[in-house]
Amino acid sequence: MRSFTQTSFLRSSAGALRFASAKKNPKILITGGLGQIGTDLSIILRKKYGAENVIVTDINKASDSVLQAGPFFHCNSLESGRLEQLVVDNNVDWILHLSAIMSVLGEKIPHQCMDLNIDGLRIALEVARKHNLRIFAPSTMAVFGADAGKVMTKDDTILNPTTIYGITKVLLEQLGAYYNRKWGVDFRSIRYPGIISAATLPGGGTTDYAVHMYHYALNNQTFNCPVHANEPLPMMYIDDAVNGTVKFLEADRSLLKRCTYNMAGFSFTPDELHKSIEKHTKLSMTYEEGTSVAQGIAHSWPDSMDDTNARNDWGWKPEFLLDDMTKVMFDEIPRCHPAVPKLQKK
Ligand SMILES: NC(=O)c1ccc[n+]([C@@H]2O[C@H](COP(=O)([O-])OP(=O)(O)OC[C@H]3O[C@@H](n4cnc5c(N)ncnc54)[C@H](O)[C@@H]3O)[C@@H](O)[C@H]2O)c1
Ligand SMILES: C[C@@H](O)[C@H](N)C(=O)O
Repeated sequence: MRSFTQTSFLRSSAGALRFASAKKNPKILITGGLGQIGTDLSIILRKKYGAENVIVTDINKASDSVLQAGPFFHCNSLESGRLEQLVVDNNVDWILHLSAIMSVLGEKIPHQCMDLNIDGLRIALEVARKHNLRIFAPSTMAVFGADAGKVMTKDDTILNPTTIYGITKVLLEQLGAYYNRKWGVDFRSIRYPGIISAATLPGGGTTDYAVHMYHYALNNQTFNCPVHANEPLPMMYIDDAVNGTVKFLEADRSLLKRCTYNMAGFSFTPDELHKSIEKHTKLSMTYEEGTSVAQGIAHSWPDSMDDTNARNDWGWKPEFLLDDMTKVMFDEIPRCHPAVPKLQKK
């Protein structure tokens, strides 16, 4: 286990060196920690740093198993006083600010999306600035619009998203970089592709269809896909996402040449995922007619992303490809959700 022993310094815009942390293990607070990424990220962080050092917070109520796994506090990301109190009371070093409303849900409730994704971020950044914390807040491939370049979209390109979600995430990247330049805040962000995991159901995104396809296959139900059969999107299995995120969080700041990095796994279309699933079991599928909200969004996003900078600067390297992920998802979904039937082989 790698320990958090380095004494690191942050340079503010005024040139002063500020002491960041010299503790053995960082004390970490996660907002939106009951969501898809927080659920798996908190498990791996607790294994590395100790359960008591990872504080999960969310606006939702925690289940008994979450309460048994380690510290949990109710926290609405829009209540600045609450977040700051938790940071002070628990001597927090890093905030992982995960609470957000994603693409499809954002188009349904754009004002709530702006409130949470913009005001929640601003509050978290201010707490990080005031208390000299490292702050990680994820971005997404949704920052790209159709003019960003479809294939192997680079870190530095045109950012003209069409969704309110993407617009709030461009702001996140820019505001975080501003806090870093102006006040030396150790802001870090990753542009994730669609994340696929078994432990939770995804919440309101364009890429959710992929997780649902596995559940429908196991439940022997017909899936009506909102995204066209041949629409490719960048995706990543959760183990790669959380392992890469931890590597990025632990990277010495001097290695990072930017605040925000593309992080890519592999790309597939619904039809390719269908074929991967059908190597194991039957899945009956139909496709929504016309252009659904999810299809419109998917078509505006890249087909693939270039993550050369993440690979070169802090050693990012994914391990899972499509068929590896399919195999693991079929084991993991029934394990995490006992009500879902185990795989019925063809
Ligand atoms: N999952 C993906 O495919 C993906 C891809 C790219 C980027 N991201 C980003 O990663 C982060 C985490 O994503 P996720 O998939 O875990 O999201 P999620 O929707 O699964 O979870 C979000 C969590 O935030 C909580 N929440 C909602 N409103 C809140 C509030 N006011 N205060 C506190 N908590 C609140 C929800 O209860 C939920 O547990 C988000 O910033 C998202 O934009 C996710
Ligand atoms: C890509 C991502 O940010 C999210 N899964 C969405 O589809 O909205």
